[in-house]
Amino acid sequence: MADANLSLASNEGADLRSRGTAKDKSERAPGGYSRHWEQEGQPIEDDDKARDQRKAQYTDLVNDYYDATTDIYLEAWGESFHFCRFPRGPEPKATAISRHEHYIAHMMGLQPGMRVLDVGCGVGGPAKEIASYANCSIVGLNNNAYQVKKAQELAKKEGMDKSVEFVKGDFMTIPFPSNSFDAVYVIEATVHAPSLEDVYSEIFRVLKPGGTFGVFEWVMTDKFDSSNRKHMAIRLGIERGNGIPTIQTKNAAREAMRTAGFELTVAEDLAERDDPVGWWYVIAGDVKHAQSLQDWSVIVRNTKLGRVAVRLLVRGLEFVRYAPKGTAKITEELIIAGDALVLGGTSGVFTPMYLMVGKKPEA
Ligand SMILES: CC(C)=CCC[C@@H](C)[C@H]1CC[C@H]2C3=C(CC[C@]12C)[C@@]1(C)CC[C@H](O)C[C@@H]1CC3
Repeated sequence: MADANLSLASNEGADLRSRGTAKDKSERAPGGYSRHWEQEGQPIEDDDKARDQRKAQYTDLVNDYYDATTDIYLEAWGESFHFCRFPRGPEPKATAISRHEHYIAHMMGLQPGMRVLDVGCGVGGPAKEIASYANCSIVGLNNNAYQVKKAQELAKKEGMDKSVEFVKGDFMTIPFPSNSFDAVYVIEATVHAPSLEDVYSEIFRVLKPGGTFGVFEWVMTDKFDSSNRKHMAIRLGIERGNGIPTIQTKNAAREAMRTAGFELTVAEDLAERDDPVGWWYVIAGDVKHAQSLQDWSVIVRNTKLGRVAVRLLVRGLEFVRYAPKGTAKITEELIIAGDALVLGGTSGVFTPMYLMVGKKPEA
């Protein structure tokens, strides 16, 4: 977690000492996350039994992951925990991230005054941006208590707490009545669910008839071949590094939308557009595209040399007890995430931006 202090820019200003206490984070130790993937220090076999076990334990898996990584994400990535396209070539990541948020709002036809639900809202970056862009009011739902608290604090500090609010709850049993939202969106969050059919069905339930659902889903593409060991290793690396029980294929995600009852109006992998810079370039440590100081600070630490420096620094800070126990371990998990995501992107077997828009029928 101490890689935070490598930051050249003072973007989110998170300091190790000011980070959430164990109490905020349900008394979980950061290193605890790896227990979902290892037994006696050895990786658990990648089979159906292990996947079923992770699905059954999705609440702990996801909470262990975000308790340990939220401050790192905030400091290194900003308040919007997702990827984006770079359709204009190199440009500041922050600009491209906002455009990605505007795009889903545009594709869903969000209108002023609508009541919108953001499922898996992180610390609220996208909700604040979309509420300002589309002039609607947004409720963010998240099952991680620490992220909800952060989201509430940040929205208040930025004077946005009139148009956005954040609620703790499980997206598998959404704590709102049926037919209560004009629109619902998900940005890279339902991949944490044990079943896409079930989470999309819950979203269908809370949408008003005629309402719209939009999602940027993490999926394995048509290039993914489950008999290819390299592809399987990429999928497992992405799952492990990102707190995911199991990643579905693009076809399964589309089918899940239909099974839930949606009329699918858009289904497109935005990573297939001919963009000059790939969505993964930042975590690939590709410094030649860096545009802003904030870009530099995250890209540099993802270079080969940057990773060595991060590892050494984190271990040192944990050794002198400046960083909490387990910080070095979660840093290794994030390195797994970065490597696997870059391989997923460059090989084309994975996308974090499968855009689907569906309508709940009027009748
Ligand atoms: C987990 C899901 C569903 C969404 C989060 C997407 C991204 C915001 C993260 C995925 C991998 C993360 C990594 C980092 C920041 C946040 C992500 C891009 C780091 C750049 C943070 C700093 C570390 O030193 C390296 C990390 C690599 C992975």
